[in-house]
Amino acid sequence: MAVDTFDTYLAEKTAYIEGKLTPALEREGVPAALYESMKYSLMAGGKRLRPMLVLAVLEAMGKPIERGVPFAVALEMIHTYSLIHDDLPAMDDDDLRRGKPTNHKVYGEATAILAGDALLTRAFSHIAEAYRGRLDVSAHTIVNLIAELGKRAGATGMVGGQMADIEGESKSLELHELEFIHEHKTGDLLIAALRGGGYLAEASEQQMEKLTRYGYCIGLAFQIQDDILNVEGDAAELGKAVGSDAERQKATYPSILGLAESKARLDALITEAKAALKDAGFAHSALSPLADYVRDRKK
Ligand SMILES: CC(C)=CCC/C(C)=C/COP(=O)(O)OP(=O)(O)O
Ligand SMILES: C=C(C)CCOP(=O)(O)OP(=O)(O)O
Repeated sequence: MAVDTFDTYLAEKTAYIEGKLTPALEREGVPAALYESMKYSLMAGGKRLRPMLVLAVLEAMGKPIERGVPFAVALEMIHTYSLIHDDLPAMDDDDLRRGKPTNHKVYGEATAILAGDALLTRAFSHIAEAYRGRLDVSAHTIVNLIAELGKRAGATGMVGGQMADIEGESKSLELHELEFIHEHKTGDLLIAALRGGGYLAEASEQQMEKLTRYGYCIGLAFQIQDDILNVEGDAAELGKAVGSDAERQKATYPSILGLAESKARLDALITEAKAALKDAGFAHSALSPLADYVRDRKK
């Protein structure tokens, strides 16, 4: 896919996904401040990469992307909850996210915690409600989606990675310890997106395995680029602070390997991700430029 075509692809898919987010929130019976706080962060922008991966897998397998929407929306809800909580004073204590004041800065800490809790819970009920009774998605697939998301977002996945990240602060970490953090804190939700797309598209075992490998590689790559951008990115473009990792003396790829070596590792991971795609027969899908996008992104 040519670069300008891919830019159009990204813009179209982002707009498509954004249109599906607010309608998936419950409104009736929800305290107004809680609803506003949930919507504020969900609609604050963001690359929408995780939903995009779900749709790209369906597309790669010639299935209607509409089938992936509830799962894609649920992923973005979980991702958004994780960012709200990550920004709290008890965690990274950040003031800016997606170019806007962080949730707790606007709504206060208690509401921000509850908005995160409610987005996480809604993600699961939305999957169950939106897919229930559909003829094109079996009950078996719905159970697989819920299990996948629970495993990758929870203690064995993103939450566990975040815990390891917090425990690793101000310590000098070995590379394998840093990789554990990145794999789980960031990689697992990307893997969930790809595997969820795979379940919905009825991918074979072999394709699931390759999608998982692709997700592992772009997940690590994504976080390496995040670490690099924290060193040499532009805060205005990123919509969040730069230099904060060094300030907190956080172990990162650049701090352990240096910038040049980190970039070489990033390139190697993108090459490996593309090899996995080729093996699965998805080399010509949008998943290929999406891997480049993970490496080349500036925000
Ligand atoms: C359960 C929770 C709270 C999970 C948080 C997961 C996550 C990927 C946070 C952002 O990481 P980061 O701090 O490296 O990135 P950023 O620079 O965007 O804050
Ligand atoms: C996993 C990390 C590094 C947190 C930020 O994720 P994104 O960079 O995908 O955030 P948005 O585009 O959704 O804001």
